[in-house]
Amino acid sequence: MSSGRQPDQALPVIANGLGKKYRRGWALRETSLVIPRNRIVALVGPNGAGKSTLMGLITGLLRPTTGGITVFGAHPTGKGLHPAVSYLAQQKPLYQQFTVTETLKFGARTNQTWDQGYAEYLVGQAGLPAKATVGTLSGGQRTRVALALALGKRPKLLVLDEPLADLDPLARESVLRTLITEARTQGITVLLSSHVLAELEGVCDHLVLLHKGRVLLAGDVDHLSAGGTSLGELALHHMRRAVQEEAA
Ligand SMILES: Nc1ncnc2c1ncn2[C@@H]1O[C@H](COP(=O)(O)OP(=O)(O)OP(=O)(O)O)[C@@H](O)[C@H]1O
Repeated sequence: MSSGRQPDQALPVIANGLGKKYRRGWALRETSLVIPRNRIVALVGPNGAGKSTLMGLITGLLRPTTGGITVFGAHPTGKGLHPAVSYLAQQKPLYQQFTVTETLKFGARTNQTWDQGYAEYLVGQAGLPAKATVGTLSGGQRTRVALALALGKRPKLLVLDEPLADLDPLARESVLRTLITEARTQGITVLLSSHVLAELEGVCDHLVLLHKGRVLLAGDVDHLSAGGTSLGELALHHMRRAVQEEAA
């Protein structure tokens, strides 16, 4: 490799004994995890399991309390995202007064790796009116603008915190289809959190299941579900078992 790094260091994410403690307690504990390349990863777990915290550590918005993490071989610094990483937060922060075109111009100004043609293609494909201000768009349309902004950077890792929440079934389907197509054709690893397990079936090929700040299960769905169990069944089974073990 041109960087001279060992190949495994250039994996999208390697976490080693990673932990994050807030004043109220541990949000993430002893997390050792590898996210391989070119997977669409479902990050699932009950409310408060630590999903957003893990995303914060990957994007460098949060600093670890224990352990370490590398993203494509580099330690997230907290001084901005790794150039190969795009992050779409739950609130999908966009400038409401910008038009769609101005939003893409903003993307071009703020990202060295920006691909204007690709971003325009995504906006066109979503049928978004270029002159409309973001504040006047529907939730689904705003998600598509946010996705174009995230993908226009040409990331190698796309981190999406509940991107489908608040979308109607048609918009969800359309966003997921775009994600799958772009991830597969552009070689992007996607890390996607969601509470709706059913909509991740057939989309995600890798699962990371968190429970109370710990990794319960992680790996390729094909490997984890030897008997052909679906991703949803697999996740539910392990979550139920964890709850039963705690109650015992
Ligand atoms: N800034 C913070 N300060 C204090 N505690 C926090 C903070 N952020 C998260 N926590 C706590 O850390 C734990 C994990 O929260 P996190 O938001 O990572 O979980 P989550 O799996 O994303 O939850 P949800 O599915 O509800 O979005 C929770 O107990 C939460 O209350």
